[in-house]
Amino acid sequence: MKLENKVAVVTGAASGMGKAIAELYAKEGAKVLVADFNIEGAEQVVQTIQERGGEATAFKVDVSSKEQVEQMIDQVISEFGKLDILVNNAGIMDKFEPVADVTDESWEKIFSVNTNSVLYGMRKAINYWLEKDMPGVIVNTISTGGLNGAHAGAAYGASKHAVVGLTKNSAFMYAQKNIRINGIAPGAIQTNISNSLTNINEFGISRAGMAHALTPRMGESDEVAAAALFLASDEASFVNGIVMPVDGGWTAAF
Ligand SMILES: NC(=O)C1=CN([C@@H]2O[C@H](COP(=O)(O)OP(=O)(O)OC[C@H]3O[C@@H](n4cnc5c(N)ncnc54)[C@H](O)[C@@H]3O)[C@@H](O)[C@H]2O)C=CC1
Ligand SMILES: CC(=O)C(C)=O
Repeated sequence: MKLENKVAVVTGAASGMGKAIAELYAKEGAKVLVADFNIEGAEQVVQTIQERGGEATAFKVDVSSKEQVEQMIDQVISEFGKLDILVNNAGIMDKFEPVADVTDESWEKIFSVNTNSVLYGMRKAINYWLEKDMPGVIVNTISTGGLNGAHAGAAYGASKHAVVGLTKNSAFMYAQKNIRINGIAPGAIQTNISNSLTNINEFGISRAGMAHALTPRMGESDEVAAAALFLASDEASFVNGIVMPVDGGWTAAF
């Protein structure tokens, strides 16, 4: 039990990697707030966790709303008595638009869900840990697109690069406060994220597709959850400020 007596929040936990992370954390002993704007999906994850003997509660949140993210942190503390681990995982794809085709509306939407949400959650959780003088762990699901040029469109790549900066800056700033902050950079993972991909930018996908063609294989959500467990556990006590690729060797190529 690597997370015994720990309390975690996982955003975007109704599907894909967030679901796998929430289920694995609960299996390893954590009490988990399963947060997502798909509340029915979140409730199903909670039911699965409870059937396996774990403890979890569903919470409806739109992570692009500062107020709702702050309420989410308040909720986990009132529900389970404290917060130890925050996983900022919820995210959305763009439509592979290169910068010449990015609309203001799409840029703002991608940044509000993929980047601003991470600031809101980190700020609230870190202030709580500082006030209580207690340790804390943050794991941000970023992307190989946060480290490399064109794994999706300009807005998605920029939104994830920004989270790399937020992760590294904050890890160094709070390193002596017993707060660890790391990121995961999944490569191409089999999830539901591409279900909403319609009207894909043809030029954008023709360029990003060349990078995707080098992916050795699609990864599974469980393979990413294993990395999220390591980073959240005490086994990673001296691991702080990294962004760990979990991509089967994809980005070793470039
Ligand atoms: N699937 C992939 O190939 C990769 C995905 N990622 C990142 O991994 C993270 C998880 O994505 P997946 O598991 O692939 O996707 P998914 O689509 O299977 O799951 C994402 C979850 O986030 C939730 N969500 C989306 N917007 C939300 C919002 N505004 N508020 C609350 N919840 C919201 C969705 O309802 C969904 O349950 C994302 O940050 C994504 O950018 C990174 C690298 C590769
Ligand atoms: C969706 C995404 O981040 C990649 C790397 O495919």
